[in-house]
Amino acid sequence: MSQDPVLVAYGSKRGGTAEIAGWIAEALRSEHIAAEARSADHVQSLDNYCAVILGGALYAGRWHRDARRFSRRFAAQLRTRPVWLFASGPLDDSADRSDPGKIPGANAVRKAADRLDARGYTLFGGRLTPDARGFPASAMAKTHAGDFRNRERIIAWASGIAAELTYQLR
Ligand SMILES: Cc1cc2nc3c(=O)[nH]c(=O)nc-3n(C[C@H](O)[C@H](O)[C@H](O)COP(=O)(O)O)c2cc1C
Repeated sequence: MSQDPVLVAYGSKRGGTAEIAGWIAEALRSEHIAAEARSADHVQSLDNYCAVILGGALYAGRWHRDARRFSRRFAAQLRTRPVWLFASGPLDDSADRSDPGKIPGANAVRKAADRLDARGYTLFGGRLTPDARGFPASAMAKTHAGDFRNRERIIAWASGIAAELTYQLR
């Protein structure tokens, strides 16, 4: 399909969300949709992208700063393209099982989705490595280290987006 690529932009501090963005872009490409994962703070323009998936890690109940800034900076262009949002945070399996609205930070993502007229938004579990540096991450890692990113669910979510885009771009 000769179509502008889908941008998967991310805000990530320790790489876990960046990796999710990479999995999403890979899943889209495996469905024959061109896609690029890029750090949200490195994106200069949306002119050459047909759709945007924007994700960010959750820190202290907030969506990563780069995701928030991106959503404000490109608000007008985002409203004219298909957009999906995601966040990655909980260091347990709550993102996979409970009402996402109860996860600290989820509300901010839902509000951004409303503001941008997004087609959808979701939450994924997060990852904190046992050797995380800096306070309070190192202290949290003593009790909460682990990888709670459900790759299967992430890829299924991306496949749903691929199906919508394929239908639309036909
Ligand atoms: C200091 C700190 C605060 C965090 N606050 C939240 C939070 O409010 N809500 C949440 O769901 N996850 C929270 N997390 C978990 C992170 O969102 C999770 O580790 C995520 O995968 C980090 O993504 P990154 O590797 O892309 O930076 C926090 C983690 C740390 C270290």
